[in-house]
Amino acid sequence: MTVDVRTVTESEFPDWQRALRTGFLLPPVVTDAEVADRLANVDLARTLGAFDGDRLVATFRSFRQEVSTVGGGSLTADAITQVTVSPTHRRRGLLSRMMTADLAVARERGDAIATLIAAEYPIYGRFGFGAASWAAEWSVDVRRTGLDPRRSGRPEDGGRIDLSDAGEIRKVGPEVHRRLGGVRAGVTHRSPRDWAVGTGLGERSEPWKEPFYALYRAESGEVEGFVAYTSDDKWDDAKQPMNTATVRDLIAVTPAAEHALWHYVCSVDWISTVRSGYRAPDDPLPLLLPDPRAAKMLTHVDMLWVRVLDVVRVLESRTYPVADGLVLDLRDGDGLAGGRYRLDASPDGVSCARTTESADLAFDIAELSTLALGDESAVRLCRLGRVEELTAGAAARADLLFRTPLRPFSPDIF
Ligand SMILES: CC(=O)SCCNC(=O)CCNC(=O)[C@H](O)C(C)(C)COP(=O)(O)OP(=O)(O)OC[C@H]1O[C@@H](n2cnc3c(N)ncnc32)[C@H](O)[C@@H]1OP(=O)(O)O
Repeated sequence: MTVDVRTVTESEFPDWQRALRTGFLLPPVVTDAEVADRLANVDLARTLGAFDGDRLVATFRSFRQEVSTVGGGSLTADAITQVTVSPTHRRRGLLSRMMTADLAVARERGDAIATLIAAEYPIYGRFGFGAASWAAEWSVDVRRTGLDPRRSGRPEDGGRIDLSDAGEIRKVGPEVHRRLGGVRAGVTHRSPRDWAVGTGLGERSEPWKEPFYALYRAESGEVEGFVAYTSDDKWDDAKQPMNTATVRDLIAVTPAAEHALWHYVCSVDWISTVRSGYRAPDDPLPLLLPDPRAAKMLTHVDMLWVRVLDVVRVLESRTYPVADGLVLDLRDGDGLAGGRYRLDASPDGVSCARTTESADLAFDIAELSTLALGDESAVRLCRLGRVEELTAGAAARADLLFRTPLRPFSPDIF
């Protein structure tokens, strides 16, 4: 029997939820309340399933997302999530069919990119996705930081740290998060539902642990950052406090806020270890500590994957620090965005259009995804054989054009 790939109906949605949980190795049970809550927040026209007879054997969903680009602009993305194929039906092309269908519709709709967070690195490169940002996580040995705990909560710049709560974070957080997109590229927007779920509201299958919240206010009174962290209430046999604070969310839009919030969370009595949660790999955390070796890197991993669907929009939506022109020859096995493009960029503006001129660089569309938000080096990709340099020196010129002082990063997983 052939397997059908199509959108799911409301009555099929409980099965879709169970199939999703099975694919993610979570207990395959959902309550009616959870189904109703999820249903209210998905677009069924963008929710795909694969059906073997009346058995739902694969799930795939997409939604509209805004992603910050270099210079503070934004790109509309086809955000892909909840991709599973039943263990009985894997490696038979079902993901390929769902992905091909979704990307074609996204291209048609005019989305500039598709985005996702990959469960495993090898899955999505074949569909033209490239790792556009990376994440790091640190474990901080609080007793070795050298930070002065007497300054915690009383920043030296006239700002202040105040304890807060979920209600206040839902009010002030969205504006702080919105400003983050002006600081780094690759920030994916948070919807009102993301704020609700991220602060403990809504139906959930796993138990919720209420975090502690703190805000940083500049001397002017403006909120420039906040942190949410939990603690595990651990003591050793000698009655020494051995708590680990786990940072769930730390958004700071000024260096002062970043400094003050890390100082605060790394100076709370009873906390001996701080786990930073996922941060940009160039997060200043280690260097904010008088002894940076107190911060041990635990994780360095690919985070946001991007698939360029519209080369002109992607390249014209960002800023460039120098003036130069390059011709890029882009291969796209799926026929969505390939071709030869001339990019003319300067700090004053940019234009990008198809051309027949000879190319300076040739590479797969997936490599453009790793370069476009400023994270990767064309020179490095050249040395790996992933970018072909057709004009001597073109890769180094591409780096001067594309790379950014701060690496792209999104604190959000979707
Ligand atoms: C955005 C997200 O939601 S990330 C979450 C992804 N989901 C999971 O990881 C859950 C567990 N895994 C699964 O459900 C499935 O294995 C999926 C979704 C990863 C892949 O679905 P499938 O239908 O098996 O993929 P499909 O048959 O289309 O494979 C296409 C190609 O990718 C390869 N591939 C598929 N999955 C993997 C993998 N996990 N690792 C490496 N290669 C893979 C296949 O071998 C195949 O290669 P080929 O064309 O050279 O033969």
